[in-house]
Amino acid sequence: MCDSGSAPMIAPSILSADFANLGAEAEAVAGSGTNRADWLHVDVMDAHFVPNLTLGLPVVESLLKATDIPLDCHLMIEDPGRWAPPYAEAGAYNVTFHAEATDDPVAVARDVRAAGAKAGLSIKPGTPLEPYLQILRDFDTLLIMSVEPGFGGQQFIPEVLAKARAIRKFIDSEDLRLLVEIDGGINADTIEQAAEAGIDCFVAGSAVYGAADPGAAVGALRAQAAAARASAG
Ligand SMILES: O=C(CO)[C@@H](O)[C@H](O)COP(=O)(O)O
Repeated sequence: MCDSGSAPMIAPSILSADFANLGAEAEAVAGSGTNRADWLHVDVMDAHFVPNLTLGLPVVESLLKATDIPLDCHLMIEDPGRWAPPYAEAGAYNVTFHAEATDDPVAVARDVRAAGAKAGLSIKPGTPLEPYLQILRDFDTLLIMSVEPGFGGQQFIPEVLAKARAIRKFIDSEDLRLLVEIDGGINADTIEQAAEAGIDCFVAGSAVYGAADPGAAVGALRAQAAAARASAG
């Protein structure tokens, strides 16, 4: 899915937004043209799988009424087999859960897709890609974590780019329809190396919601990624 004809996708993470004004924060990246976010990344944390607690299904249901930007729900939770399908039923566009949180990721993906959403698999920085290569046909997205999941504003871990390069090769050789996302520490200093490694969709929290103009930050990140991708060939 990463080809010269498609613009890099930007998914602002609402983890860095003002939680008392989520509807307005979604609208801040819903402008037109290159400043419009492709997806809104929604970080669901349960204080068990990760040491932080954010929001859950009721907030996602409210966000779905507040914005027409597709919601990219990233479930950093235990027991995704139980909790992921309801996000799909509610109307999330993409529902991503962690490989480390389930023994049967394919079954969870099947249930998410049956409930009407795209299915995403996420791996932490230290989790290898190889054990999951053969199940990626059951997924629509792969989310490579470039920080330890749990908190925004952390420093990008460049070592994960080896996984991005490997999955890009695998996608091309197997002719897979899989969109590759990266999440954590993406900003003006790091997005180019991620783009060169073959990433399709860039999640950015503090770089977007910490900017004076979040919409302009989306446009600037997309332009940087596009330029880096073009110069990488
Ligand atoms: O899932 C997570 C953290 O667990 C991410 O979505 C971060 O929230 C991204 O924030 P920045 O690193 O871009 O500030």
